[in-house]
Order: sequence, then C-alpha cells, then structure tokens
Amino acid sequence: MGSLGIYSESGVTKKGSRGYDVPEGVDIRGRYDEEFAKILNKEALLFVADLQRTFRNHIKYSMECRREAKRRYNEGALPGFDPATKYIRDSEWTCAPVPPAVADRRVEITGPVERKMIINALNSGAKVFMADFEDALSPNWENLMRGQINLKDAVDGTISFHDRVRNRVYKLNDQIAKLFVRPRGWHLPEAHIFIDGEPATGCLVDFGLYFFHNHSNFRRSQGQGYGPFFYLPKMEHSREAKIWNSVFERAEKMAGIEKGSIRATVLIETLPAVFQMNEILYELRDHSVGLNCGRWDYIFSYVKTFQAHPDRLLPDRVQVGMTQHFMRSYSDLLIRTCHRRGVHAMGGMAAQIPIRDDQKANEVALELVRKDKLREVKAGHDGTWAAHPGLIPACMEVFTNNMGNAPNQIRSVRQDDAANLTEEDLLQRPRGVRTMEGLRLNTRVGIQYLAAWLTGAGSVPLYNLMEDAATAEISRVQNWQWLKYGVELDGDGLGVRVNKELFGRVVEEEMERIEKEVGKEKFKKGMYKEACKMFTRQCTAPSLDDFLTLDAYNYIVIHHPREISRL
Ligand SMILES: CC(=O)SCCNC(=O)CCNC(=O)[C@H](O)C(C)(C)COP(=O)(O)OP(=O)(O)OC[C@H]1O[C@@H](n2cnc3c(N)ncnc32)[C@H](O)[C@@H]1OP(=O)(O)O
Ligand SMILES: O=CC(=O)O
Ligand SMILES: [Mg+2]
Repeated sequence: MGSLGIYSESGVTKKGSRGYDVPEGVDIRGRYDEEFAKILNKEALLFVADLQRTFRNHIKYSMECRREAKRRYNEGALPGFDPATKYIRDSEWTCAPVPPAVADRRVEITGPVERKMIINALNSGAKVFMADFEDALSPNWENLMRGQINLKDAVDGTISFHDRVRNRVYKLNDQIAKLFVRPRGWHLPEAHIFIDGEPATGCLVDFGLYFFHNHSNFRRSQGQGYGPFFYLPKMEHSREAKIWNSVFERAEKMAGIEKGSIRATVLIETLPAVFQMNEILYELRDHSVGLNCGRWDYIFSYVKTFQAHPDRLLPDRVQVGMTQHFMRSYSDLLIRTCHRRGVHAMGGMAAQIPIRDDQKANEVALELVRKDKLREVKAGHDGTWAAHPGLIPACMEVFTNNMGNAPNQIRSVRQDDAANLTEEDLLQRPRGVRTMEGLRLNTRVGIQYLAAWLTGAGSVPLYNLMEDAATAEISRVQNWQWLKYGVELDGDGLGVRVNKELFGRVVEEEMERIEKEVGKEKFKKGMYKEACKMFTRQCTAPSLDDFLTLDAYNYIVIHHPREISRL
C-alpha cells in the first residue's frame, strides 16, 4: 500500500494525481469525484488535518489505556467506580442549560446518511434525526463522501431525491426533525485520507468535514443559535470525552463561535463507561445535551469486557433485554445521573421494525415496542429511539401520554438516589438459557449482516428486526464466548457442548438455509461466502477481535488507482 505522493517535496501544495487540491501532508487515496472535491476542499482538509495533528497523540494514548484496561479485566479485575474521581460524583454541579431547540427530544429516529433516508427521517415526525456514520453505516468511501454531501444539502434545505423506478420525488417538509450527527468511534481509521503518512482518525474526518461545511447554516436554520449537534459513540472512559470537549473548543475557535455552541449526547454503550457517567458529563459540561442508553453495544461490551470470565456467559441474545437486572440498573443510573446534572437521559432502540406482510405479527412487534417505550418513560427517560418511521406514532403516543405537556422529565423525575445502585447491580449476571437455536440464529444473522456490510449496507432488516453493527457484534462475540468455553447447551437434555466441530456443522447448515431464504441468484451475486469465512474466523479466533468492523474494513478500503489496501 505505497503512497502515491500527491503533494510536492518542496512543500508547495499542488494538485495530486487523484485530482484533489490538498494541503501539505494530506493525501487523499479515495476515488476522485467532482462532487466529493467540493467537500474535500483545501480549507476543509486543513481543518481536519489540524484536528488530527492536535489530537492524534491524545487519541493514541486513550487507545493504549483501553488496551491496558482490557489486560486488567482479562486478568480477572472487574470494572467499577474510580475512587480517584469520587469528588466529581459526590459534588454538586450541573451541565450548561439545555438549548431551547432541543429541549423536546421525546422521539428520535436514527438511520444511515443515505439520501432518501435522510429526507424520510427529517420528515418523519420525530423530534430529532440522528444521522449515522457509525453503527448503521458501512464506511466505504462512496457512503462517507455521499453522506457528507447529503448532510450539507439537508442543512442547506435543498436536499431532494428522485426515485426513478417509482417516479417519486422526495423533498423536505416545512417542519423537520432537528439534526444530530454521529461520527464513528475513536477506534476506526479513515484509510482513504492520510495525514502525515498515517490514516486519519475516522471520527475526526466525519466531524471535521460536517462541522466545517455546516456550522453556520445549522446554527441559523436549525439550532436557534446553537449547534451543530452530535451523538458520540462507544467511549470507555472520561479521558475520551475530554478529547471530544477539546475538539469542540478548537472547532468553535476556528469558526469564531461562542464556547458551548456545539452540543453532544454521549452514548453510554460500553460497560466501563457506566462507571464514568458523571465524569463524562463533567468533561463535556459546557457541551453536553445528555446521555443515551446504547443498549446493543452495551450488551456487546459486557461480553467483551468479560471475555476472560467464563462465569459470566450470556444466555441467548433474545433473552438479554432491558428487564435483566444489570440492564435495568444501567438505565436507572443513567436517568438519575443525567437529571442530577440537568440534561436529557435518552432511552435506546427497540429492534422491532414494521412487518408489512403479516398484520398479526406486525401488531405483536408494535406491542413490544410500546411496552419497551412505556418502561422507558415511566423509568424517567426524556426520549427514545425509533429505527423506522412506521414506529414513530406509537413511540410518540407513549411518551406524550406519560410526560404530559412537559418537553422532558429532567426536573421532575429521580435525581437523588443514584447511590442505591451499586457495582453489583450493574454487573449482575444475566439470566436465561443457551440454546442451539440461539447459536444458529447468531450465525445466520452474523453472516448476513457482514455480507450486507461488505456490499455497502450498514443497517438491514433480518427476520423482522433491525440489525446493525452493534446488534451483529452481539451475535459474533456470543458465538466466540460459547465456543471458547465449550458451553453446554440447554434445552434438549443431551448435554451438547459447543465446539469447533459442532460450529462447523452449524455454519454449513445455516449457509444452506441463507441460500434458500435469499434465493440462489442473490446468494451467488452477494458476499455471503466471504462473510461466512470472516465470521467463522472471528468466532473461532483464539483471542477475541476488538471489533468485527476492523477486520471487515480491510475489504472495503479501495485506493485509487484501484488497489485494495490492508492496514
Ligand atoms: C444499535 C444502534 O445503533 S441503533 C441506530 C443505528 N441503526 C439504525 O439507525 C437503523 C435504522 N433503520 C434502518 O436502517 C431501516 O429501518 C432498516 C434497514 C432496518 C429497514 O429498512 P427498509 O428495509 O428500507 O424498511 P422498509 O422497506 O419498511 O422502509 C419503508 C420506508 O421507510 C423508510 N425508512 C425505513 N427506515 C428508515 C429510517 N430509519 N430513516 C428514514 N427512513 C426510513 C425507507 O427508506 C422506506 O422509504 P420509502 O417508502 O420512501 O421508499
Ligand atoms: O448505538 C446504539 C446501541 O444500542 O449500540
Ligand atoms: Mg451503538
């Protein structure tokens, strides 16, 4: 993967072989496109390069700390509250007041930064749309760059889409949801943009380009003087929040806007971060608009954190819901923490989506969503997530009926009894059974999700549920865990243990089933075989891969002139 060298040795910037006009030290290795070049203009790239240069050592150190924490957990330590930051948890302070533009967030829709979906989501009737560069997006070059173009058009108010097959034109309504953008997690590189000879940090590219092109219009049209607004994923420690806070301050300074203009909601979706909620809010106190229960990554993180703890194996994925004690405790602690600090405590995603061809099944799915949302609003959450426009009316009704006319419950619900929730509550072992069907379903879902991801789709409907990178991770790590510890399956009384031989047979049979379900033609044209190979390797690896998308990313990086790169 040699650099093709698009900046001159004399240091004078010139047009590179791929056509982009780049500042010194920046090398764009993705395909050239005139539209992309408007996003990747020299000023925008200078801003991204400045962020990368200012924060790269902080990011490297934070990732090193993650590895060190993992080493400790693998030696038997449990995550817990940090005695060194007790003063932050115990003292009284609040975050900056919530901007009026986002006081009411009772239902938020999420989705990838795809053009039609952005329009549909903004028009959906939800209060907020979280446009996703993360769990719901396969970060290939085309998706990323088109995503930036789409968001710019959305913020400008000019976005439209012509569905030629249905001869339907999509445009924004007069009333639209407020836009939040979720950049990738700290761990993901952007291998199409090199800065000083290294791949850029994915989230700084996502954040930097979006902020650079939109901050001014956003604050005028959407934020009532605040913004842009962000969601921040997959953090494990407040030191990572501190980097984001500094990134925001630097961006505000560059743009010449007031400190505290940018606002972000942090997803609490790793097990270590549940013990850092106060500390994370404290670091971001000038820029915070709350925390969110990213329940799917949280379950994934529970398995990952306890990968060397065979006494903490998960039951079947379908049984690890929000009513498990450790999940309920996490949501309760998040609500109390946020309300004490004066910000939103957002609920999470129910995975059900509408089932169009079966009315009865559809009603059952809707009822599960209603039940989940009712639990959230009664527990004190200020809003929730929906994966599909068809779910918005039901979610809206539940929250509105239970929150009354107030835009949120920040001041009215539970602020003071967080101390009753202990480390034991947060770590309590999940209950349930481990079955052959659980192993099979994980395998079917994991392979099909990866096959979709490799072909550019980061969120897909599978078996009437929304699947994205976070839900697929659960399938992967659960299989890995059961294989690693030779779990005895429940259900048939035969004492069947999960081992490589059994898993090999399951993979073979589930691939046959997938082929039947999707049809021979689609199966042949798709990336199912590659996905199967990758998923099988990941499930049987002696040590657990940190993220399934790190390995898979190597297959979607395409350098131009065309060459596949491996990081
Ligand atoms: C764990 C987490 O991180 S959750 C957050 C990340 N995950 C997500 O954001 C997933 C979001 N949801 C989705 O991507 C989609 O709903 C899927 C892939 C699950 C299903 O999508 P589809 O198969 O297209 O659903 P379906 O065919 O029922 O869509 C009907 C219409 O709703 C639109 N739609 C569906 N979901 C969304 C959405 N989330 N946002 C906007 N529009 C949507 C479709 O584009 C389609 O529009 P059209 O009628 O104008 O053509
Ligand atoms: O990002 C959300 C999650 O549940 O994971
Ligand atoms: Mg997530």
